[in-house]
Amino acid sequence: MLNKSIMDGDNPDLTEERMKGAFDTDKMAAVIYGSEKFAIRRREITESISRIPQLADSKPFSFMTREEKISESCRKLSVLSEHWNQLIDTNNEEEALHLYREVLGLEGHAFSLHETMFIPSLVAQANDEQQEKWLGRAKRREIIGCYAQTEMGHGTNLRALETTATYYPSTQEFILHTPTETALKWWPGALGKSSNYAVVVADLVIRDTHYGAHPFMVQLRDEKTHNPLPGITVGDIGPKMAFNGADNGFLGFNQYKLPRDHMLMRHSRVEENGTYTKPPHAKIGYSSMVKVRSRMAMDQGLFMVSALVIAVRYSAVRRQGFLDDKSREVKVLDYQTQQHRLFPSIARAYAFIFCGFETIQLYDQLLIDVKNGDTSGMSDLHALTSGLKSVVTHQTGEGIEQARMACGGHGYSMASYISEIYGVAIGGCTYEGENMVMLLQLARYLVKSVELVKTGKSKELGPMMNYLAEPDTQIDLTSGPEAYVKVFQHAARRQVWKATDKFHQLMESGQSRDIAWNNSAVELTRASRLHTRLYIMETFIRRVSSISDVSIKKVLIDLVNVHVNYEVLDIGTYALEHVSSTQLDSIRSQLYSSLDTLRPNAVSLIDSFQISDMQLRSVLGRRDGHVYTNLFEWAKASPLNQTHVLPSVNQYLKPMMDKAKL
Ligand SMILES: CCCCCCCC/C=C\CCCC(=O)SCCNC(=O)CCNC(=O)[C@H](O)C(C)(C)COP(=O)(O)OP(=O)(O)OC[C@H]1O[C@@H](n2cnc3c(N)ncnc32)[C@H](O)[C@@H]1OP(=O)(O)O
Ligand SMILES: Cc1cc2nc3c(=O)[nH]c(=O)nc-3n(C[C@H](O)[C@H](O)[C@H](O)COP(=O)(O)OP(=O)(O)OC[C@H]3O[C@@H](n4cnc5c(N)ncnc54)[C@H](O)[C@@H]3O)c2cc1C
Repeated sequence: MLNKSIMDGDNPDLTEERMKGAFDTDKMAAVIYGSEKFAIRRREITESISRIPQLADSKPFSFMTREEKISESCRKLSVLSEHWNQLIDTNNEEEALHLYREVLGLEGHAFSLHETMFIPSLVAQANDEQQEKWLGRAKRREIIGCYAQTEMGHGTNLRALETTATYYPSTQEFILHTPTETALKWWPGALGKSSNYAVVVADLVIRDTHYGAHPFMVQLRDEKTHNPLPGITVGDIGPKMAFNGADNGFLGFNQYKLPRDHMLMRHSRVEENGTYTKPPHAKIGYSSMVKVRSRMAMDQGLFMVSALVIAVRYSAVRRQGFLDDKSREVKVLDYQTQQHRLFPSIARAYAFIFCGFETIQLYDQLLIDVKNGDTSGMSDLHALTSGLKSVVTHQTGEGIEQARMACGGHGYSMASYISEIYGVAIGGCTYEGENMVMLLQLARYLVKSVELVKTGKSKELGPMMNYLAEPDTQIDLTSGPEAYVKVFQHAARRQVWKATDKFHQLMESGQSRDIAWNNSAVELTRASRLHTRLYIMETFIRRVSSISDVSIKKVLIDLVNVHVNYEVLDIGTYALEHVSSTQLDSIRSQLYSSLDTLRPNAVSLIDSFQISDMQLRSVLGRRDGHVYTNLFEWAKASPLNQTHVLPSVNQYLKPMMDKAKL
């Protein structure tokens, strides 16, 4: 029995699962979270939070109105402000994110964008003097900031942003202005009611020349009264599909004056006389988005895990139907269909998190390089994270929805909380650049790579691109996971070349570059997806190969086997060009047997993420597995059940029924 945290009073069905686990979940947590030190810190932070009763939810989130959710998160933030230094190392971003997830959950709050985009924008875009002025204040939370870029009329296409920041040398000021209704900033998280500052992205204009999107530090509200400053129109955009604890907002400027030194000037400058110095890389101002995209594999992996913790635990306590033994219904987790629904997503979640570690490190390195004047890695990381954010958000959405269905009717209830997780996670398909558009950004890079190969410049290929220059070879599927990587390489290579050839042929036939691109776009997005999935698979295998602990490695190899078999079958139409249908049949058999192999470790694999009940907010996913009693308690707590007869019954239904009786 390796799982140390088995509790006496837990549901025996879950205890049985935990007894079956063949590895230590604390050790696995250390692998998942990158180090034993951080895995321990996570547990310590969770433990410390549990000792502060004011940080507990005052009632289930699902029964709160939007206003109550916003008020509840502000209440907790004020409690947290008394405890930051005891709870976390405030310079450690991962500790801060864990704290936020635990206490505030995933529905958003006043600081949603402060940590994720406002501070990173100041770090990457403000010069030293500006950082001196604002960064400390932001880190101490003396001010609350957000990132205001998207407009009602334009989000994805940044070059068409309409908000202007016009510089006047005579006053040494910018005038920020919203020229039309569609130019209203629309969507920024925590803008509507919480933030008093924003990094605003506007089109820089000097003497009638438009220099495009640039970031500006803008005070929106009076620091004493919190009222909007004159010239600023700001408010909440209303309820959303999910994420309703956040006040996503609108923002308009009416000839709003801003001192010259409020343009963030680390990379581009406007001198007092209006002379403009361009940045060392045209897209350096987009770095805050690359930062968030580089985190998305990790964050989406964790969203998917939350849904899987709920679905896998519930599937181990839910008994329905019979297999061999007709005296007792089976755990639904024993059904092959249930395993097929859930286990490939467990594998993907692990894979996303391992990828996430890599891309976060790549971004941190890029930040250092750029500060030292080296922007050469920007295109590679932009391409990689554009594809990755698109694939992981889409697959996470699919995985969470499968997890919901795997919980049957109770999955549809807010008691499961899966629908909220789904709603928040799939926001990622849209934010940080709509998925199709970002796949097409990666496709630009892929097409350029093929062009390098075609022109004999393979040596100039970026990281991860060498396979595009390699010839197809025979694949021996018995040679382990690397053979599946080869299948993916073949499929991705063929699709990237096919899409590029189509694009080139259309141009040769007389179509303009843009029209030829548009007419090749579906094929190009397919190429980007295959390339990204190849990267995810390679990272997963690489990470697992590097593990030394035998029991951990063994179960992760089982997980890799589920992954590679499932992924190759999932791209069956492409794979068929490289493997025979007989080989696909054999992969199918291997997938079923790998599901079987994984089955005893399923609960331990999701327990290893050590997501607390507080964070999970799910009756179905409770760690102790006492689902039914608590489901009943939860329903009794519904506001509708606080009275036997609702006022609407007396007001409408009774008179209607009484009238019908006459
Ligand atoms: C507890 C944690 C839980 C997490 C919860 C999260 C909470 C937060 C929730 C939500 C946050 C959401 C925040 C936002 O959404 S902020 C707004 C985001 N907006 C976007 O992402 C807009 C997307 N659009 C763009 O990025 C650009 O418009 C574009 C699509 C990239 C196109 O840009 P542009 O038109 O300027 O450029 P081109 O297409 O013409 O390309 C020209 C060349 O530039 C290269 N390029 C583009 N971008 C970059 C970059 N960032 N870095 C490096 N290079 C770049 C591009 O590849 C082209 O190169 P080429 O060589 O092909 O010419
Ligand atoms: C939950 C959430 C939080 C957000 N938070 C913030 C925030 O904090 N700050 C902020 O500034 N913004 C924020 N946003 C806005 C977000 O960044 C934008 O919605 C996003 O960039 C997509 O832009 P869009 O809405 O203009 O979509 P559009 O670009 O209008 O997309 C609509 C459709 O057009 C297609 N399309 C568009 N362009 C092309 C193209 N070139 N080729 C092919 N197809 C195309 C898309 O694929 C899509 O199908 C948030 C959004 C959400 C949902």
